[in-house]
Amino acid sequence: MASTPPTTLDVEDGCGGSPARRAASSSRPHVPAREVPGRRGMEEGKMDENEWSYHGEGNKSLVVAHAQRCVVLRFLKFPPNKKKTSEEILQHLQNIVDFGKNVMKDFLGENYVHCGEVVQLPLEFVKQLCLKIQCERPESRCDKDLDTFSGYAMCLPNLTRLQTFHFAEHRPILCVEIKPKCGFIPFSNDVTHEMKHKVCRYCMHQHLKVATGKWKKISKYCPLDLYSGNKQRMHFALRSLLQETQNNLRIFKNGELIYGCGDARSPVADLKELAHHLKPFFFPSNGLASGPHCTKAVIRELVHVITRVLLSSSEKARAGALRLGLQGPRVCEASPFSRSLHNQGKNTSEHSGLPKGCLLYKTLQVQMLDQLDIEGLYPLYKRVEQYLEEFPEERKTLQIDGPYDEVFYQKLLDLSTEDDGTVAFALTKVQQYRVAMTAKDCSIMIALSPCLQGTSSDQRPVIPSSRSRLAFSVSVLDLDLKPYESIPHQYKLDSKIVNYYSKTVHAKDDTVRSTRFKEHEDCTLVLHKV
Ligand SMILES: O=P(O)(O)O[C@@H]1[C@@H](OP(=O)(O)O)[C@H](OP(=O)(O)O)[C@H](O)[C@H](OP(=O)(O)O)[C@H]1OP(=O)(O)O
Ligand SMILES: Nc1ncnc2c1ncn2[C@@H]1O[C@H](COP(=O)(O)OP(=O)(O)OP(=O)(O)O)[C@@H](O)[C@H]1O
Repeated sequence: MASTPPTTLDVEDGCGGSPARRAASSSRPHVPAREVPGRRGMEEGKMDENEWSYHGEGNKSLVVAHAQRCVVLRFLKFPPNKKKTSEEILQHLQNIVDFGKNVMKDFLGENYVHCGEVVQLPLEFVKQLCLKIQCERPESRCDKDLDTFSGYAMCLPNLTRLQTFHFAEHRPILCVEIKPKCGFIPFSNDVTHEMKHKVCRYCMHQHLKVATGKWKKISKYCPLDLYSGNKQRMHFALRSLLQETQNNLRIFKNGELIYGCGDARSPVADLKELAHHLKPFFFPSNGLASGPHCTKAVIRELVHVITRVLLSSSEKARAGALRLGLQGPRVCEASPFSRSLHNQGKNTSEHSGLPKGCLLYKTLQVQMLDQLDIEGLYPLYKRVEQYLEEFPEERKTLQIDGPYDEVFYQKLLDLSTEDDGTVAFALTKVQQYRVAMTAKDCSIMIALSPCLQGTSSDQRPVIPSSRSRLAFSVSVLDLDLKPYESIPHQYKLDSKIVNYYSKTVHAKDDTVRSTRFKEHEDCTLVLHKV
């Protein structure tokens, strides 16, 4: 086992006091508010599935939230025919926690990363919970089953609520979840497809996703706009996410999903409904005003506030362990925003750059650990594979499946790209690539709550809005290190995405220009000075 054993059912929590006392004084898990450190008493027979509700899920895990307390349980999911042993699941979860603590906290900053801890739950509780939530699961996610066999899960703070008290706050809380994806265009000399130096992966992938039926419409969102640090471009990116959320944007109010996709293809609400939800946060007159003008004003305010939060730096944020200069183009040729500027003869390379302490900057730095691109990385992966075929017992020494400890972290800091032909060099690049891929697939949670008039903000940072000051918190989630085994899949997918884009889309560029977006209609709005 890499580190601390999981919390068992009758243990002390992180707030001191003996287990016996805790058990006597409370029948519920006692969870510290900001982080979920140490141990909690998830006591045998005291876990009630009725206190937990379905919260959301991705491809690999499912999350349930506690009704009163600001905590969630995150369970792993597996295809029905790919069950793992309890020991494997425990190890996997412990690896996730270790990776967060030893790697991502250092790269992204202590304040942004919540590692949680592994907990052991009564099997009966997990089975009942699984039955209870099954009907709420989106059909598109039911190809995988919740792990009800091991009894292990992760306990994390509920990031859709501000983390200040043990119990849910009574103030309204708005939370915006963004999955920004890869924010740079590959700069590696190993890239063979010229298109990859011009158009970002997200924009190219959109076409394949629509062609395969994953999404109905191509999004105007381009990650390079969001990561640009340029307010206009960021506003455009956020507006595009609001128009076509796909799995890149979700909005929660008081912990409940109010906007974005619960299911792959059924959006929860429209913009008008969203504006109605947002009025108490952003609009003057106690949210009583209405009409199209009001909807626009409220959405604009949301976009502006989120941009400001994304550009804010935590006071405690250190510069970060990585110092990777942004190389390659700053603008994606497929972004409707840059196309629009280009068509108007304006400079498309304009960017303001991100402040170094902000989470977007730090996430981008970690993403850029992918220095070689999958095309340059794949031969190095093959080198490691060949070595492992010859010396399979070395897999452990090479830390392919963990432990993700300080030694693992230190090796990631070697940014040299000079290949000396060794397995050591190949391994370092492979591990860096896995970390970069993790950062390309993580999500950012922004929680906002109005400050009560005349009160301090509980030491939380505050952002002004038209209606009141908003206390906010920013966190990252889904920092599970991508598996070594996924590299061949990445290699094939990359080529499929580029080939599809090049052959189908770029060849018909003129048609695409007119169908993908009506540039002048759709972009003029955001070109006003802000
Ligand atoms: O490859 P991508 O870019 O499509 O990313 C996958 C995501 O698809 P997206 O494009 O964001 O809709 C995909 O998201 P969805 O399941 O489509 O919501 C997963 O996040 C997947 O990660 P993992 O295999 O579950 O660890 C992601 O796979 P990784 O490439 O991050 O391994
Ligand atoms: N700590 C948390 N607090 C609140 N909500 C959370 C938390 N962790 C996850 N969620 C919610 O659950 C959803 C699924 O979680 P997560 O992204 O970790 O799943 P995943 O299966 O690992 O994702 P992927 O599809 O990227 O592999 C998230 O999109 C988010 O809405």
